[in-house]
Amino acid sequence: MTTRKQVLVFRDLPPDQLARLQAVHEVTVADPRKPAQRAAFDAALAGAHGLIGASFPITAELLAHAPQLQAISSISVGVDNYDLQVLQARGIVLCHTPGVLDETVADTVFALILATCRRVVELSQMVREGRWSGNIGEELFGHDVHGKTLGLLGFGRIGQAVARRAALGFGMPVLYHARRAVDLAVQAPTLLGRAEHVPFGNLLARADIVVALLPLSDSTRGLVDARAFSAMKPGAIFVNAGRGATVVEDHLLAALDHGTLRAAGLDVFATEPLPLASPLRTHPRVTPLPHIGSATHGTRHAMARLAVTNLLQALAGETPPAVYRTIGA
Ligand SMILES: NC(=O)C1=CN([C@@H]2O[C@H](COP(=O)(O)OP(=O)(O)OC[C@H]3O[C@@H](n4cnc5c(N)ncnc54)[C@H](OP(=O)(O)O)[C@@H]3O)[C@@H](O)[C@H]2O)C=CC1
Ligand SMILES: O=CC(=O)O
Repeated sequence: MTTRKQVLVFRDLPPDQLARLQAVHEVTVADPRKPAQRAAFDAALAGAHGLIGASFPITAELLAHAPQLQAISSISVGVDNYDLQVLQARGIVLCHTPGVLDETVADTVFALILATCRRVVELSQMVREGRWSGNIGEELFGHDVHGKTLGLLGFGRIGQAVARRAALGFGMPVLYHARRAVDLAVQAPTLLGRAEHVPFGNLLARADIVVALLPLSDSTRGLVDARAFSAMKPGAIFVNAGRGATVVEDHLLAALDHGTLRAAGLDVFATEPLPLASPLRTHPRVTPLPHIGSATHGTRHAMARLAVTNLLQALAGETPPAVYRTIGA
């Protein structure tokens, strides 16, 4: 029988997944983002062997108050909320949820592509507000998605799921930029002959629709800046569903207002929730979403299930199914 350890759950889990943890370990549920639960979070952190949650920065300072910590299980694929250097130095295992959300996030990306190109939200709002008084004129027409060239910044699990929709469903030529080319014959045979690995500038110059699906790291922070926007085709559409801080938001606004960017669809922002004062919230040519890439009942449950399995196995000294690759590497 394994020794019961202390587990701190810092974001709500579905009841069946919480029960899996409680069957094996002593569990405290405390969300540090809720002021009323912050003291309970801090108290539990001091004795925690395992953490499970998401959407809260686990900083070096916070880790210094968790001397017993052995494993963190993030209910997300992105790991930018965790101080990777401290985790590596202390040998704390970090797990995440790759794979189970790819198709759902790709659906969300396509919703943003279609909404921005076809002005879905703006025109729906017109109907709701009783401003539909006749056939719409050319000034409200949209732009086709099918057949247009898609440029993907990031061509990992989710980028490839978006590429499949684009190439196979919408007849779109796909360009992608990543540091390494993907061997399509082995990793993505359905995209063989349909996706081209190109340098960053080449993609920006050729794509009608640019989609960023990049993790946030030192190499991607602020990558999409004024230079990048000015290199895009006149009338380009920009979608970001990776992380907000990979884009310089002031430069994005300038490209919309003073450049030639047609519209932007954004699921992620440098600061979340998006501050009320942010001009991105109300800009007429921005379609903002509240970071819902993976937010379906089925996918959020699959993420929670994988995250719980990761933590149970890590605390049992086994190799979890989804350890973030750089830890211990
Ligand atoms: N909006 C939402 O709700 C969600 C957002 N996400 C975000 O999407 C990101 C991607 O997820 P996923 O597809 O699973 O991740 P992967 O690790 O599978 O893919 C990441 C891709 O980015 C590329 N990349 C990384 N660094 C650079 C760089 N400096 N320059 C160019 N390309 C780079 C990688 O290629 P290479 O290493 O060869 O450069 C790879 O193609 C997550 O990290 C997360 O931030 C994820 C889920 C939901
Ligand atoms: O943004 C979501 C994630 O899973 O990462």
